[in-house]
Amino acid sequence: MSRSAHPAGPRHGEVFPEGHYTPPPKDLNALDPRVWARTVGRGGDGAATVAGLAVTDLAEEFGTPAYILDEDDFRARCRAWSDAFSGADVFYAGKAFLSRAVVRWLREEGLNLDVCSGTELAVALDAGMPAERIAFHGNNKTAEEIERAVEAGVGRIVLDSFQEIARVAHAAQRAGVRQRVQIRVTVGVEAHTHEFIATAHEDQKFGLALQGGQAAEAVRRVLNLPSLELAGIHSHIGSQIFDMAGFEVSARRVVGLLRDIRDEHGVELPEIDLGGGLGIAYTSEDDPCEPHEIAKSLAEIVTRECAAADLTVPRLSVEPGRAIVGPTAFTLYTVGTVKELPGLRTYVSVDGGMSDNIRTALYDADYSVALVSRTSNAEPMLTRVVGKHCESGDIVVRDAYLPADLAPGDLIAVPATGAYCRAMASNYNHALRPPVVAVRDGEARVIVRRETEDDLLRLDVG
Ligand SMILES: Cc1ncc(COP(=O)(O)O)c(C=O)c1O
Ligand SMILES: N[C@@H](CCCC[NH3+])C(=O)O
Repeated sequence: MSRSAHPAGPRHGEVFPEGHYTPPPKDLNALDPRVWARTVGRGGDGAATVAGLAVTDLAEEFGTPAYILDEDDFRARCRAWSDAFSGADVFYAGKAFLSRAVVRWLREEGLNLDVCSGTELAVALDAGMPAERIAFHGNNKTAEEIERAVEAGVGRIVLDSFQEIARVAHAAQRAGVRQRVQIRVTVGVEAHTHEFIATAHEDQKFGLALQGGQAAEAVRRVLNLPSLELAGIHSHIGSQIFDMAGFEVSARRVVGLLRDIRDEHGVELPEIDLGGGLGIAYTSEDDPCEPHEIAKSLAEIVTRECAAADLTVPRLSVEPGRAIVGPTAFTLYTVGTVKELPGLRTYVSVDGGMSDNIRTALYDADYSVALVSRTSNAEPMLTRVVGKHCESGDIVVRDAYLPADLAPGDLIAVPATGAYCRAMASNYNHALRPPVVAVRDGEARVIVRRETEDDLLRLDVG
């Protein structure tokens, strides 16, 4: 398994030394299927197509920037996860990207949903996700959010603090129900963007630490509250992870807690959730695991650890977000200016930027990019794809090769933007957040519309 390392090229503000960089790809017109949504290809005129539709037509009809989402790919990934995890439960992590259409697709494909705010919960319920298939997360759920979740009958609330244990118990008591809960524990494994680092102690806001006994104390409190039903233990170690070793440590420690709970309280909890975090390919360098490999590996780890602890194997659940929606979409941009900095590189400015993809600025994330309105046989040109915001860190793709004849008006697209792009989009510089256009079988449909000036002006009630 490989993963994209940042090339030994220039980082922020550094001057690029000519010739000391990843060589350009052999074919700039190629659209690597590992990185692009499944139905993406090129038509006879050279323009990229998705679900049988030319991106040039999509740009004309819906404008740019726009997120183009391949519905068949989304559904196929849902099925791949649920098939791989048959006998376990898959909760799609709605934080990656949530809309009514997404909820309908999840429902139809038999997935469950993880939400982490009252508004995500509202979208889920509004689009008809049965409440018992919803898990409610968050490190600071408000009393109102908790009440709403309890009253709606969500299948599980994932408890994240001592205060929350009391709040959920109170809400359940008032509603006259016994609320199923899991306790989110921090297992001492911290996963970063491309690697995981085992930490001696936790220093972050989520969960209750195993080390030092907070998690065990939370279990004691929950077991003593008649309005709560402790269904299991939850652990989420991070995001964009390629190495199963972090999950192995996490599973071992979670099962260790189940063993301690059995020994102290005489109860075997029926569920464990190992969270999400599985990585996807943002560039051709990335080589993520397939769902069936992940499922096999997690099942083996949990079964082995339970056998060692003499425990019945609990029901497993996972919460992939990025791994389902990430690869299914790309962002379509129009090139506005092409500015050559002699001896350095060429800056290609597009009509979006950090307001529709904050991940490059925030995480130094790697992305790829391609010219999609046509093919070109021009020489590769080292570029930096930047947005139109008033910020020099407004970078969409830090280092990318595009053909040297790239010109204003060309369409370029950044693949693998389905997760955490529209979901984290902002109105910086009063940017209007782009639409999400779902494509399937030769048809395109707006599932989240573009914001309008009027939308923003209405918010400004000054
Ligand atoms: C509790 C929890 N579950 C699931 C996810 C989804 O993560 P990913 O989209 O990386 O699969 C997250 C986000 O990292 C999370 O915090
Ligand atoms: N938003 C992050 C990941 C955090 C996921 C939620 N805990 C990303 O874009 O990679």
